[in-house]
Amino acid sequence: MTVDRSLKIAPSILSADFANFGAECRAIEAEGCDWVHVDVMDGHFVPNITFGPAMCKAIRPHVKTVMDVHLMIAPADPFLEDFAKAGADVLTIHPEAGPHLDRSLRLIRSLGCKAGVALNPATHESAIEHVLDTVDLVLVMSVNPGFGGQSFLHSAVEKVRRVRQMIGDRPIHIEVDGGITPETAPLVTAAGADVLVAGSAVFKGGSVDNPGVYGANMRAIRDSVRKAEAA
Ligand SMILES: O=C(CO)[C@@H](O)[C@H](O)COP(=O)(O)O
Ligand SMILES: [Co+2]
Repeated sequence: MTVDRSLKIAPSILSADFANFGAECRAIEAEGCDWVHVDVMDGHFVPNITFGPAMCKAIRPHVKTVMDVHLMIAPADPFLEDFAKAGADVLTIHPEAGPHLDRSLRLIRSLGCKAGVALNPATHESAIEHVLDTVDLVLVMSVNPGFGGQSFLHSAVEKVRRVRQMIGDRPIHIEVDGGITPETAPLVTAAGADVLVAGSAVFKGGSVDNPGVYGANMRAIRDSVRKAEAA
């Protein structure tokens, strides 16, 4: 099995207009995003509350591409089936959600979804070494989870490099999430990331009435990565 390691941009709808999610998803797709990233927060695992499976189900008809659901909830197991039924393509959990990471990842796959595992800035990659044959995606957090619009933590760059080395030939995506901009994107793609989550950097300055800004913001990220690769 192989994995498509080409650059993919996954706008986080945490930075979209909460009163207009369907139209926002259609707009970012029309403007060329690759995946749509959905941040689920429970006010317990992280200090913020967003939305649950019902919202994912509501936006599913508006998302033609991959619906990438980032579960910042603990426990996660009791809700995995609901998110799968809501139409998630990728379900990413944090090891701290417990109690048994490998069991949760197998459950995600058995529900027909790709299984992702996320590393908080303070979580060492050794926490996921034992599940590398059971994951389809490793998400390296480059901010402490909970909010959009935070500054990129540069320690993520070396962590991406180490994760890239650790996964070897396995068909696993490396996603980076938090503080991605045209300035930080080339740092993590050079280290081995292929999926870039970007919330504020994609949605800033635009709206469903002015969606061209979303396209321009995504192009700025892609161009910056391309330019760095060519240098
Ligand atoms: O998971 C999270 C935050 O916990 C992210 O997906 C953010 O929503 C990314 O937002 P920006 O840092 O790109 O604004
Ligand atoms: Co996220």
